[in-house]
Amino acid sequence: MQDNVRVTVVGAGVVGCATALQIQQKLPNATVSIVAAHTSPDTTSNVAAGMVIPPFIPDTTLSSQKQWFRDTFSHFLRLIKDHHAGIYLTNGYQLYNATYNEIPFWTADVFGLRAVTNEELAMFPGCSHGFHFTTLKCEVTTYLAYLMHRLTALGVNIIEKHLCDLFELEGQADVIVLCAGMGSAHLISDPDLCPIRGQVVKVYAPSLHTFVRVGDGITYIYPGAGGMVTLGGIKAAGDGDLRVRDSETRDILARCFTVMPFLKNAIGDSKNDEFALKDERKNFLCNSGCVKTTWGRDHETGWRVGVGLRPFRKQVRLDRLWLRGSQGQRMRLVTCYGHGGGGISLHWGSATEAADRVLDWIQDPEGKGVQDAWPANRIPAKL
Ligand SMILES: Cc1cc2nc3c(=O)[nH]c(=O)nc-3n(C[C@H](O)[C@H](O)[C@H](O)COP(=O)(O)OP(=O)(O)OC[C@H]3O[C@@H](n4cnc5c(N)ncnc54)[C@H](O)[C@@H]3O)c2cc1C
Ligand SMILES: O=C([O-])CC(=O)C(=O)O
Repeated sequence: MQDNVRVTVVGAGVVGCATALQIQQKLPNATVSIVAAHTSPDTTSNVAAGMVIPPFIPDTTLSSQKQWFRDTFSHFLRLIKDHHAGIYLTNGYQLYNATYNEIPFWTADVFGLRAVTNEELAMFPGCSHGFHFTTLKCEVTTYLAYLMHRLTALGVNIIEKHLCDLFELEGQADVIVLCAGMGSAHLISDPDLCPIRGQVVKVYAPSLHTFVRVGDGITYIYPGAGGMVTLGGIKAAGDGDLRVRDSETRDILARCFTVMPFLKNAIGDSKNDEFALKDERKNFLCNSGCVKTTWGRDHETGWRVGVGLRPFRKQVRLDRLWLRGSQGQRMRLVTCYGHGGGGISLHWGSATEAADRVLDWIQDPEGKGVQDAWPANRIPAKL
């Protein structure tokens, strides 16, 4: 196949935008487009806290996770000098309140990691040990605007369209790259993709500059741009409900105030939440099952509350596949989805690999030995 191929990326969250950008950079003669049901600020990526601290993904090789994390970290480091990219250095505490002896894989790459002192621990009731370090924070809505600006500057066409079936793209693309996060469940047969529901509360606390994360992110306090702080978290596996739950807001606040009692005094007037005023969103879940984020307001405090579904797979699906149709037709496919709670921290590295899978299709268009995949709910009975 020539390098002037037509490549369509499905999805405009961080994974889709980064993948499209890297494909266009590696293949300047290709015609790259993005088709997405929703673009920023309505993707799951927009609700993410945006901390560059990845969870461990059980069946994805550790070497891949380390590589994707390092690539993403280096990519973000290059962007901190660019005020329009929404990337900042941030420092704070990873704390534990139970016996925990494992050292997370990402500790090798963040800056200035050291054990916390007893004086520091005294600030955080219930925590017994942990680390202090510097990592990066991504303001995802700003970062997605930056990526989309770069994409359009390179000539990538971004089309807002909800697909019910990937075969709607038949004849329009030589290679399709599926980066639809949790929406992939409606497009490709995949029993292993499962939502992990998350809910976060946004408060205005401009005097707070240090982040705190407890355990595997069960409770977190992440200061961001404009004095806004993200409080979390909720990690409910198998729960696909996008409605805001007041009970969970109360639970998040109670846990954050327990870990960091002085947070209560740091929170300012929510009227200063300029982002909220600009970014208010109604509860939304398309009839066709296409996943969007939800923004609401807490009834008691007026604070902004966001809900999103992490697209979890034990193994990120990064594959080169034939997508088979019911009439015997087939399309060349690359998949890159299933990053769970680590999509911001890993996206750039996994997008590099997804772009390489597209190059594999160009070098080997016949794809003998490449495995088959099927549209959602359409696996032939004989398989
Ligand atoms: C509360 C919360 C906090 C989080 N915090 C962090 C964090 O601090 N750090 C971190 O690394 N990760 C975090 N995550 C995880 C992160 O948000 C995800 O891993 C990441 O956003 C996944 O990105 P994505 O591009 O794969 O999917 P998405 O952002 O969901 O994008 C999917 C795209 O596909 C499109 N699409 C879907 N279905 C269709 C269809 N049928 N037709 C056309 N287009 C379609 C969508 O419209 C969208 O454009 C958090 C997640 C949540 C919910
Ligand atoms: O765990 C964290 O620190 C934040 C996060 O990624 C999430 O809520 O998914």
